[in-house]
Amino acid sequence: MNVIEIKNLTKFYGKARGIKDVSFNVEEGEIFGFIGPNGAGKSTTIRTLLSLIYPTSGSATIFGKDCIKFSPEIKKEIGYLPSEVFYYDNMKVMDLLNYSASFYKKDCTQRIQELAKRLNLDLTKKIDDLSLGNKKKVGIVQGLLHSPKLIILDEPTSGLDPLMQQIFFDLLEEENKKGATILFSSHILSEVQRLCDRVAIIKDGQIIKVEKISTLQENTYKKFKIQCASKVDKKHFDMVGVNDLEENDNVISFIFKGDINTIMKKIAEIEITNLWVVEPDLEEIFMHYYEKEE
Ligand SMILES: Nc1ncnc2c1ncn2[C@@H]1O[C@H](COP(=O)(O)OP(=O)(O)OP(=O)(O)O)[C@@H](O)[C@H]1O
Repeated sequence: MNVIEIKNLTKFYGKARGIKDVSFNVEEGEIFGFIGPNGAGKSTTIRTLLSLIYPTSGSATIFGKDCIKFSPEIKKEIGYLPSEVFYYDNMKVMDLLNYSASFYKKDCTQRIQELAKRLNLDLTKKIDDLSLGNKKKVGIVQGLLHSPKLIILDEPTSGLDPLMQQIFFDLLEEENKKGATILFSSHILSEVQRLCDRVAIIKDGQIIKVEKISTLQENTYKKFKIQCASKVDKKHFDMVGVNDLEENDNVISFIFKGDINTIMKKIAEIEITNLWVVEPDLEEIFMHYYEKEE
């Protein structure tokens, strides 16, 4: 079952492009990454899903219901962490969280205490006295306190130190194991790689790829570096699938895409002293996609 279905969603801010024809689905129980550079349209998509802004055209459903028409009902089952959090500064953290909890028809007291303890958040402090990172933690507790079925996170890690990020990721994985579906927007590739099952890549307001993280990594090129026993003419590797061929001090390097057996046979024809085969990291894969589409 799809928890989120987005169909040809388009949003123009006056004449300015927000998003164009965005379509993708998020299945129940998955952690879905939404990745793209600044200004690509991640927040616009998310804010439309939450009916904080209205689409110019297209539609989206959450739990099978139109996200604009049924917004109040749907929101009860969603935990949302916006990219920037703003609060009434002179409230105490506990009062703010109790106020947030009052929107849901369940007792969230125990969960608030648990989350605050895990995140090392002082509930007795005034919001005004909190650092940026601690304000972010308040947002996280707000997003998770009602054990939502769908968690939507817009660039959630900014302001969190590495240790806190780890605790936060652990929390998300626990919620996911309990059944929550997660939509996670980010421009940080390593965190998407670490957490997500599938990913939608957005650029200039348009989706350029929806793919499993594992497939993205499998179906791309590999980087070869070969140390040869003696000088080898680099033309030896001038063949289909080989790119960026370079030779330096008996070391030949290139990028290879294609059947791995063909390149292994070619390597076996020469005397080598060492060989490195490196998978590109996600960053390189995404750069490749962005360049290809230009
Ligand atoms: N209120 C607005 N008025 C006019 N243009 C807007 C508005 N909000 C967003 N935009 C434009 O829409 C496009 C998409 O912005 P959006 O904030 O959705 O991107 P994003 O992927 O979330 O980027 P970031 O990571 O920088 O938040 C950008 O070109 C942006 O300038």
